[in-house]
Amino acid sequence: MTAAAPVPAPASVLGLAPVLPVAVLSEASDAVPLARALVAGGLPAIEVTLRTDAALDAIRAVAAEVPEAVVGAGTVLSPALARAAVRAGARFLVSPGWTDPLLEALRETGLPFLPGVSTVSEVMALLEHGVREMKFFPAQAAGGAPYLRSLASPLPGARFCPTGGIGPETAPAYLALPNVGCVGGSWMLPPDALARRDWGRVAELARGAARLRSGAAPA
Ligand SMILES: O=C(O)C(=O)C[C@H](O)[C@H](O)COP(=O)(O)O
Repeated sequence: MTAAAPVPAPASVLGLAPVLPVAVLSEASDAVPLARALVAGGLPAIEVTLRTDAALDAIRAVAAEVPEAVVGAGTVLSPALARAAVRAGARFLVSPGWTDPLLEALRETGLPFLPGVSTVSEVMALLEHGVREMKFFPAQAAGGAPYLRSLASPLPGARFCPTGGIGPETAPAYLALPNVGCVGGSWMLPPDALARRDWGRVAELARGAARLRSGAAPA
């Protein structure tokens, strides 16, 4: 048997899809059907948060079994977690914030990554480090779309994936901004649907999310 060709890393996280689903999985065995449901609904990029013991196995399973998905790791809080996520097959890395050692480790992976910011000075510091794509977290609590709109003129080099408290009603206002590449959120993965393993419901919610564009009404 010939070894499978390595999957190329995406060039940019913000360019993957307008909506980045954020999955918190307690059972790794849910990862593959969940990823397939999201892909079927039109959302190929999936961030699996490293908040649960099942997360690395979940990433490994999606990377191996759902080639049409682009699976990444979220909640990458340390250099060790960044390296573990790469070993599991993550193709991008996301963190709610950043430190100098974490930034160095994220760069060393060679994968695209989104460090988190919520203040102007954090954005400026990342730009000084040559990082232009960032997660804006926690988006709604930190000021929402009006806050990000205010950053566009003074900091035109920064582009964001706002995440945290966003739903289908609030996503279009972010997607209308020139400095937003995609929005992240878990609204298409409601805990009750996951508990019932209702993948049809997940696919339906993903379909609605995939239709969201700037100014579009929620499906
Ligand atoms: O775990 C992380 O790394 C985080 O930064 C938090 C997540 O991105 C949010 O929990 C997702 O936002 P919700 O759509 O409000 O669920």
